[in-house]
Amino acid sequence: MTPQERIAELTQRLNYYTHQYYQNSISEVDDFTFDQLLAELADLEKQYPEFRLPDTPTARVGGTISKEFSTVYHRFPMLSLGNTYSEEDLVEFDNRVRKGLREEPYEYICELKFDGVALSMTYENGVLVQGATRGDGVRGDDITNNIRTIRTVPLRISSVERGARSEEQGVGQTSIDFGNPSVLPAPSSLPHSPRPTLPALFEVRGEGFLPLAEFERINKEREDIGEPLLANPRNAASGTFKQQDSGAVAKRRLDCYLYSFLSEPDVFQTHEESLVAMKNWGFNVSQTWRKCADIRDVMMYISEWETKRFDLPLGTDGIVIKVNRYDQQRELGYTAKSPRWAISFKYKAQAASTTLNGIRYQVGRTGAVTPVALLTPVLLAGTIVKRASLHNANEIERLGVMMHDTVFVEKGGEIIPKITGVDLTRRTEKSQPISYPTVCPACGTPLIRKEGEANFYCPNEQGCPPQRQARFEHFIQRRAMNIESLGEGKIELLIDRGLVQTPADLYKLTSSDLLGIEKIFLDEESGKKRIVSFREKTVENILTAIERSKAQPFANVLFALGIRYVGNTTAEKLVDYFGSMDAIMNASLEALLAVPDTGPRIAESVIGWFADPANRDFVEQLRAAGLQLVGEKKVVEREGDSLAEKTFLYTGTFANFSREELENRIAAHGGRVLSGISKKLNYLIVGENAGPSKVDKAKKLNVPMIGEDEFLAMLGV
Ligand SMILES: NC(=O)c1ccc[n+]([C@@H]2O[C@H](COP(=O)([O-])OP(=O)(O)OC[C@H]3O[C@@H](n4cnc5c(N)ncnc54)[C@H](O)[C@@H]3O)[C@@H](O)[C@H]2O)c1
Ligand SMILES: [Zn+2]
Repeated sequence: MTPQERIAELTQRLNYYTHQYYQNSISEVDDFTFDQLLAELADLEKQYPEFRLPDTPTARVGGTISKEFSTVYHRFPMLSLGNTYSEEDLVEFDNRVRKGLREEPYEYICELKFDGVALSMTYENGVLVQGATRGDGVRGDDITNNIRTIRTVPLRISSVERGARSEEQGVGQTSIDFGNPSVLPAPSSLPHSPRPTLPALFEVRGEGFLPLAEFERINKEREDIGEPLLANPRNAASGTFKQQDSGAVAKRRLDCYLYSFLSEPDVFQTHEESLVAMKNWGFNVSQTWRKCADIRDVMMYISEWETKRFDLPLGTDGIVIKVNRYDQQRELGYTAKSPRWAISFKYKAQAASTTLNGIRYQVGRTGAVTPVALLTPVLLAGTIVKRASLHNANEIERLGVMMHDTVFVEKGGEIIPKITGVDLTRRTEKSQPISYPTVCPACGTPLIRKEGEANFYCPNEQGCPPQRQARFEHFIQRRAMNIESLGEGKIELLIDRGLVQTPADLYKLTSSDLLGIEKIFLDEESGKKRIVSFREKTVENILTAIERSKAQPFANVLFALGIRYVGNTTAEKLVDYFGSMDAIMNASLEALLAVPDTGPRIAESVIGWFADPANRDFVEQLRAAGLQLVGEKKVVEREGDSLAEKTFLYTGTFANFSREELENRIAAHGGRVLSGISKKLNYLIVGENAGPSKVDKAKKLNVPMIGEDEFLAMLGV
């Protein structure tokens, strides 16, 4: 391949990865590979500038804007950061800085590099007026409503608080948080402006992220209802910020750490001052930053955080080094893509090598069989690793891994490490091909593979022990029937004794069934014994909780049934729309598709579930036990039929109605709400901040668009 061809190939490939990464929140290659290819391209372009292509990724900020949100222009461009994985490069960076500042003294601020999505928030007179993504650096998406769902982003910085705080600072009280405890400055060395006042207009920037605990919680929930798992917290955060429905965004508790303050003119003289002041004003500033006197200090910070970062509540992929003084930052300036006064040092993913001793095949609630690698224990990023995820059969094939191979395990943005490769140089005759099971490891039923899915499934839904147990666990969870006093081995015991077959049997239990039964569990790993026994108090607690669960709202009951793809939110939407179990049981596919946000996947799953006589029988038993099978909210009463036979969809917000009220009005007058735009749609009701993609599609398909007033007129009110 000639250099010209290689430049063309790299440009095209990197642009494709970038598109996937920013537009679709998918990483097709790991960051290290991406960064190496980018560095190779930059090198080639330097040698052969004549072959450099106009759309080269070396000269542009990666993202773009999307059609779904309105576009905002950044007051100050949002740039990228140069990055490196090597300490030599850092020394070179330091040399460039020193030269650029003509040997003048300077300091650095080191921060963690948080792995999420860059956000910019604009405040006017202390009020959050706009939140945006980085986009292409010049323009971003206006995602204000989504950013407002982040609880740690103040919607308003109250002027009272501002006054009070600055006074506090003035009299030198010590209750103020000066930022990083490890560099707590003596009050006399406090940075310049002791009473910074909030300018009328300013912008703060930071990294929006999905906390690791939240990522795990969401994935547990997705596993529970049979949804494919989210790949990693960064991509999950990026996908979430791009959702249209800010209600859905709010359910994923996103967070944001701020790391920059911008205003004209500057309020601060150093980056350090801005971090301290932002924290005092109530912004969420991670207290992990440190001021470093020189590059040696920086290296110490880097090595200190190499493993400590895994204790943080979010994923980080390196550190960011910034020249502290603003005047020096200005002097060093910018390239087309990034500041010359900052650089990021990225940690290579932490890897270790160990042997694969076995694979445990786990059967989940929906019957999905997932392989877990059992490893010779090895130290990785500060913890002992014994297991790693292998995802599914495709992954085993892709890796070409054999039993007893030496494998590489890595810890990236996720909590459970994963196997990333095989050390072929250490393969011996001991290595054996892995034969993926063809029957269920728990019940012996032949496994099936559903079309388009990577997992194998055990189809024995009713009889497979782990599936049955998981169904009970799903049923008793807090967000379902809330009988959590039955957790920790108690369900297993009830099943063992033949006291319960399905969760409906819980409602038939009596104290004489339960009193005195016990079981000894042996923990495989620790060899410790644990006794689960039903004494009087336990039995009383359990029976009370079971009785109380009869009052759980219908949406909880619907969720508790364990229909695939029907999570809490979907259950609520179905209940709002249909009002009763009978209506849902007998709903047609079309009727289900008319429920907001319900697509064919969910609709077909609901139909399929109720088509099984065993499931219908289960519902009847729950009905007999006295569970709530009717929604609390009254089914919308019919007020007229001015909208009879007409279908609607809406976009944006309305002056007279919330979304729910609007849907109720449509239903009350005999109309139906569709889930998407098609030729069949009669009207698109367009409100304020309407989604441009819906409007465009309606135009294309010639679907009439009406405003709120026209809709009111149709109602005849
Ligand atoms: N795997 C893939 O397919 C793929 C594709 C495209 C990009 N990428 C990754 O994304 C990188 C390019 O993205 P980029 O241009 O956003 O650069 P970057 O992510 O390396 O650095 C800039 C970003 O760092 C973030 N950041 C986190 N903590 C910060 C802090 N304390 N101070 C300042 N900024 C902080 C900000 O969001 C800022 O926009 C690549 O180097 C690559 O690793 C991966
Ligand atoms: Zn099975």
